[in-house]
Amino acid sequence: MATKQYSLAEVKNHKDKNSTWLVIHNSVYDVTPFLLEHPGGEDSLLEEAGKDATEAFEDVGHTSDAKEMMIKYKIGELIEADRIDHKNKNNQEESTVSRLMHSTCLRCTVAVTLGVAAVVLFRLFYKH
Ligand code: HEM
Repeated sequence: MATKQYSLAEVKNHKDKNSTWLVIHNSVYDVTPFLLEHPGGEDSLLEEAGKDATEAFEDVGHTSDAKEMMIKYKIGELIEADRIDHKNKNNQEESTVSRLMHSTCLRCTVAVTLGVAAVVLFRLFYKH
């Protein structure tokens, strides 16, 4: 059977206690029956209800037990147009960091060169 596909707009219609859906890694979960059982409390789920909860879910550092448990609540996947490539998002963050590192390195080189030049000039003037 084909996996059911939902848009993010549809997921947004399920953000209260009566019907609580959330998106984790582009899969849609109906956690309504899990609200009272969730070890992290129902509030943390309700806070993310109707939204992409991938970052919140990963930030908590859920165990593999939790990841197995999720399967039970999966009802489908996001439609292609609404999917977020979280891996690429991280790559982009990494490349921003490496760009920053690169410019920091450049600044270091300029500072060191200026320092050496200052010492050389000082010595030249000091001799005269
Ligand atoms: C279907 C989705 C989810 C499942 C099946 C699930 C399951 C679990 C489980 C089994 C635990 C106990 C610790 C562990 O085994 O990792 C836990 C803890 C927790 N969860 Fe979730 N969770 C889900 C989604 C979320 C979301 C979206 C949030 C949003 C912030 C969240 C926040 C937390 C918090 C704050 C804890 C407590 C961590 C602690 O006290 O150390 N969970 N969850």
